[in-house]
Amino acid sequence: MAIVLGPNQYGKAENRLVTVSRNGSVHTIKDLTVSTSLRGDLADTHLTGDNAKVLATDTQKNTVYAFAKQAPVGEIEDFALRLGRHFVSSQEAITGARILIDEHGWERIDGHDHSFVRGSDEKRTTAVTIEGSQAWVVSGVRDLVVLKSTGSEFHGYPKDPYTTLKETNDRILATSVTARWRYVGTDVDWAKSFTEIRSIMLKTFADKHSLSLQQTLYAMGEAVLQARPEVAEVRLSMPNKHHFLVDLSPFGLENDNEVFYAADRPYGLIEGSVLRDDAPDAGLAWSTLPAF
Ligand SMILES: O=c1[nH]c(=O)c2[nH]c(=O)[nH]c2[nH]1
Repeated sequence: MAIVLGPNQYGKAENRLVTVSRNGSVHTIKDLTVSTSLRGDLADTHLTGDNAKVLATDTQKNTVYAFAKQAPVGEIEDFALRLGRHFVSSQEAITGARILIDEHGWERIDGHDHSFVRGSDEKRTTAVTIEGSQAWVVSGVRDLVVLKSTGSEFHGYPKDPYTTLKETNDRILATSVTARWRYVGTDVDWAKSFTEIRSIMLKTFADKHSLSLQQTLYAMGEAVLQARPEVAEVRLSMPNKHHFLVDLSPFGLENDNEVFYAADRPYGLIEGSVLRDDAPDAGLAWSTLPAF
C-alpha cells in the first residue's frame, strides 16, 4: 500500500475589501469579500515542507489589495479573472486558481454624495476558475429573500402512516434564493447580465402560480435560460421558509389565512439545476463548489 497526496488547493479566504472611488464630491463604494485559492505543483510542501513553490497566502491577500489600487475593481467577474490569471501566469508552479467574490450591496442615502445604507443581506457572487489558459465563470446571488402571500398551493402528495401535513390551495410561499449560473464564455456584459437575470428570477417567482416550490425553482431556471443565451446552466438552492397557519380555535377565533407562525427550522430544502441539453461542457466551472 502507498499513501499519496490527493487533490489540494490553498489560499486566503474571505479578504474583506472596500474601495472608495471619487468623482468630485460624489463617492462610489464597492464592498467585497474575496477568496483566492491556488492549485499546481504543490506536493513538496505537503510531503517535505519545502515551500519553494508556495506563494504565501499573505502575498495572495496583498495582491487583492494592490490590484484594487492599480486599476478600478470594476465588475466582480473582471476583478476575479484578473487576479486568477495573474497568479497562474506569474508563478510557474501554479497551474490553476479559483477566485470567489461576494459583493455586499450598499444603497446611496437619498441622493447623498458619500453616505450609504446597507439595503439587505443579499449578495452578488462569482466563482472564477482558471486552469492554464482556460477560464470559467459561475456567477450568482445569495440570500435573495422573497415571499408571496397567495398564488401557491401544495397537494397531491403521498399520504403514508407518518403524514400529517394538510393539503392547501392557498399558502404563503417564501424562500431565500441562492442561485448560481454558469456562463458559456467570458465575453459578457457582467453587470447587465446580473441585473437582468435577477429581475427574471424575481418576476417568475411572482408571476408563476406555484403547485410546489420545485415547480417554481424549475420555472425560474427555465426563464433565465430562455432569455439569456450567455448562460448555459442555472443551479438553485431554495429553502422553503414555512409559514404555518396558527390554530386560533382555542380562542374561539377563525383563521382565514391571516395569522401565521414564521418557522425558523427545520425547513424544506429544494435544490436543482436547469440546463440547456446542448450546453457546452462545464469543464472545471463547478469544481470544489457546493453542488447547489
Ligand atoms: O413546495 C413544497 N414542496 C415540498 O416538497 C414540500 N414538502 C412539504 O412538506 N411542503 C412542501 N412544499
